Amino acid sequence: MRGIDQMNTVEFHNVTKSRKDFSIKNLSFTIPQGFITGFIGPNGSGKTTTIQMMMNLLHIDEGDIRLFGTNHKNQHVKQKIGFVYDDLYMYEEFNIRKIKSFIAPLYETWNEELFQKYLVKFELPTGKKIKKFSKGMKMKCSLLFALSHEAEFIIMDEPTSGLDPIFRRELLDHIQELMLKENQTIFLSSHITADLDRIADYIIFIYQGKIMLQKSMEEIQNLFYIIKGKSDLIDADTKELFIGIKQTSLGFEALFEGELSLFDAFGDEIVAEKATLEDIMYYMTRKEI
Ligand SMILES: Nc1ncnc2c1ncn2[C@@H]1O[C@H](COP(=O)(O)OP(=O)(O)OP(=O)(O)O)[C@@H](O)[C@H]1O
Repeated sequence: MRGIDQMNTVEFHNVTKSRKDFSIKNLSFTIPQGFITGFIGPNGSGKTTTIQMMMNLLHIDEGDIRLFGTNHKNQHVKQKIGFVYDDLYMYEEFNIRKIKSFIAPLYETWNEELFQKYLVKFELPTGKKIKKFSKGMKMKCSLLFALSHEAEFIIMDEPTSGLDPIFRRELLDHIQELMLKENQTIFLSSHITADLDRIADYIIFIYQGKIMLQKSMEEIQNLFYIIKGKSDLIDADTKELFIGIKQTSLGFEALFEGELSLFDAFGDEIVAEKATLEDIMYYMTRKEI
């Protein structure tokens, strides 16, 4: 768990941004240093927009973004960030050797030893053109460069989407190992919540440009439950207890946040299971109950 003196790598304070048909109002959250923070939300919730604002690729209307304790527009902090993505369109005609020849000099912190280490670990060919790489290889290639300039903060936008389950797992293992060995801060956006159930320490959940939840995985695992029971248990009072309810052929299923002892009086009439991130996302964004 975080200590009192824990640093935040990123802080958003009341950030506001209007796009054509979409707006973010008073967005505030923190990314703690030295952990994996998962950023979840359905399609179009504002994940990429948030990352673009963080990277100063998109202008903010109001508010303040702090990176490593300074303003996010500070060019120097860019050196500490590794942005990992699978679209290496600028480099399609190049191979890894060529990319390195112009990326390495851009970074004061370039570490050739690390580059060689991860090149072997990720089993990437140095002479093959990037356009001949698979999606997973492109993702690994992007991660290779981020690690080689000793990025202290790695941002990954949907790193596992479109990867087969084996490759996905392998990539997640690499990410987890990095966090443990190199004490890196990792921010990983995904709508594949099962990946984050496995590796995230903290979760930030965004929906329609608003933060719905920011908690440690430990808190989430101790606080959120799926409650199942017969439909006749649901009345105006019990309905109030739940975040979202679904009727099934067997009865009801609902998301509950809080102390399970509240249901002691129901005995065997209800069943409680720990909720997954997918359950939480599903019930928190459900329109009707
Ligand atoms: N360049 C743009 N100009 C105007 N609106 C945009 C632009 N890019 C995205 N949007 C809008 O901003 C909203 C949020 O999109 P964003 O890409 O941030 O969501 P996301 O959570 O990353 O979604 P996904 O999981 O589908 O990638 C969407 O309604 C989208 O239509």
